Amino acid sequence: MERAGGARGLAEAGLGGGGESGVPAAGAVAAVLPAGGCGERLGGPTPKQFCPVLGRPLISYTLQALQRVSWIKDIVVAVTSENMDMMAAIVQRYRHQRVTLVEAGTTRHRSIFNGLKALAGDHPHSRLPTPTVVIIHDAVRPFVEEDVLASVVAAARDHGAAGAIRPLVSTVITPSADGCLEQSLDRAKHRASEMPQAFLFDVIYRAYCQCSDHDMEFGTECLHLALKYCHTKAKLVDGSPDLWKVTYKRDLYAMESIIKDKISQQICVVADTEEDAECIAFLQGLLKKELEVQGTSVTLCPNGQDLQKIILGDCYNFVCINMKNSDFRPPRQLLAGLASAAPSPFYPVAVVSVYFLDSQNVSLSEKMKEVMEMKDFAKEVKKQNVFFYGVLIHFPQDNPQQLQEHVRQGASIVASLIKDRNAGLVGQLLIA
Ligand SMILES: Nc1ccn([C@@H]2O[C@H](COP(=O)(O)OP(=O)(O)OP(=O)(O)O)[C@@H](O)[C@H]2O)c(=O)n1
Ligand SMILES: O=C(CO)[C@H](O)[C@H](O)COP(=O)(O)O
Repeated sequence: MERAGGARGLAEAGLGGGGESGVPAAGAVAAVLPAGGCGERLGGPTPKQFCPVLGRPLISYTLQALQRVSWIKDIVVAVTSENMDMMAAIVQRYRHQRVTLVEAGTTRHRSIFNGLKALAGDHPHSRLPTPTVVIIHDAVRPFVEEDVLASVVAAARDHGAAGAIRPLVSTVITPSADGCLEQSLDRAKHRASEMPQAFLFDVIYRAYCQCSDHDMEFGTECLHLALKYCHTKAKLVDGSPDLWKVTYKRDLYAMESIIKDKISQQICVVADTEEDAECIAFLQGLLKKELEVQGTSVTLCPNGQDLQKIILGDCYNFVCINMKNSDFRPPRQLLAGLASAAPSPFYPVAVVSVYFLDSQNVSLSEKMKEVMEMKDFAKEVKKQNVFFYGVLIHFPQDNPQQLQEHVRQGASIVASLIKDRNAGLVGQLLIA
C-alpha cells in the first residue's frame, strides 16, 4: 500500500477516506486525532491509545464516538510509523470508516500539523478534500458526544477558533525558583482547556505554518497558536465532565467502569412466557434493582421473537430462562440469532443462561457431562466476542420461600456477571 506523502490513505486500501483532492466542500468538517504519543505517564510498554479496554484498544472508542457523527467527513489519525500497521488493523477489525492515517511527529503539535497537511492538499498524493472547519481531538479522550462537537464547530465558524473548557478541580499556583509558592491563581477566573477544539481550517493551518520550533517542541495548546500567529481569539465552550483525557493508569480503570455501566443499560430476557411469567417477572424486577441503573430495560422476548430487533438495538446482555428443561442446554437459537445479526464488534455480548434444578429429583453429578459441554460451547462463542455464563438456581418444588431466596441470589449473580463481564468466568456454572 503506497503512502501518500506521509499520509497513508486507507482509501487506497478500500478502507474508507477518499474524495476529490484539494476541493474544499462547502462547510465540510474533518477531524484530526493526534495519536502518536508513548503514554509515559500511564506507564507500561503499550502506548495508552492502544491499551485494551474491555478487549478493545482505547483509540477505537474515540473513533467510534467520531464515527457516530455523520457530518464529520474525514478523520485523520496521526500515528508513529511503527504503529501504522497496528492502527490500520484496528480500523479494519472494528470497521471504522472515513479514516486516513498519517505519520505522527515527535511532539503533539507536530503530529497535529502532519494531520492538517493531509487535509491541506500539501501532499501530492493527499486525496482528502480541504475542509472549511477542522476538529482537533486527542485520541485518548474517548467520551466525546455530538453536541459538544457541534458546539465547537459552530463557534469556530463564527470566531475562527473554539475549544471546550471545564472548571478547574485543583487551584493553579506559580512556584518560585526556590520551590516556594510565588502566587496562586484565582480558580474562579481560570478554566481547564480540554478537547475537542475546532478551527476554520485556514486559521489553524496558517498558525502551524508560522509556528516557531519552540512552540512546536514545547507547546500544548492549539488555541494559543491561533491567537499568537493568527490573532484569532477562540470562543470557549463549556464542556461536559466526561471530556477528560486518559493520562494515568487510573483513567483506564475509570474508562472501563464507565463503559461497563453504559452497556449494562439494557437486558433482554429470553424465555417461554406461557409457563414462566411469574418467576420471570420476579427475576426481572430483581435484575433492575440489582443493576441499580434507571435506564435498564428488561425486554421479555418470548421464544426469541423480536430478538433480531433487540440485537440490532444495541442490546449487549441476554438472560435466557430455562425452566421447562432441566438439562444444561446452551441457548443455541439465541446464539445463532446473535451470529446472524452480526452485532457490532465494539463490546463483548454477555449471555447468561439461567437453569432451575430441583436437586431432590436430579443430582448435579449426573449433569457434569452437560456442564463440561457448556464450557466447550462457551469457548467457541467467545471467539465471536460472546461471553457465555451459566447460573443454576436450586428450585425446591416444595419450598416456595426458599425458591424466592434462591432466585434473589441468582439475580444477584446474573447482575454481577453482566456488570463485570469477566472473561475469566466464561463457561462457568455458578450456583445460587
Ligand atoms: N508526539 C506526540 C505526543 C502526543 N500525541 C498525542 O496527543 C494526545 C494527548 O497527549 P498526551 O496525553 O500527552 O499523550 P502522551 O504524550 O502519549 O502521554 P505522556 O505525556 O504521558 O507520554 C494523545 O492522543 C497522544 O497520542 C501525539 O499525537 N504525538
Ligand atoms: O488539554 C489540552 C488542550 O489543548 C491538551 O489535550 C493538553 O494540553 C495536552 O497536553 P499533554 O499532551 O501534555 O497531555
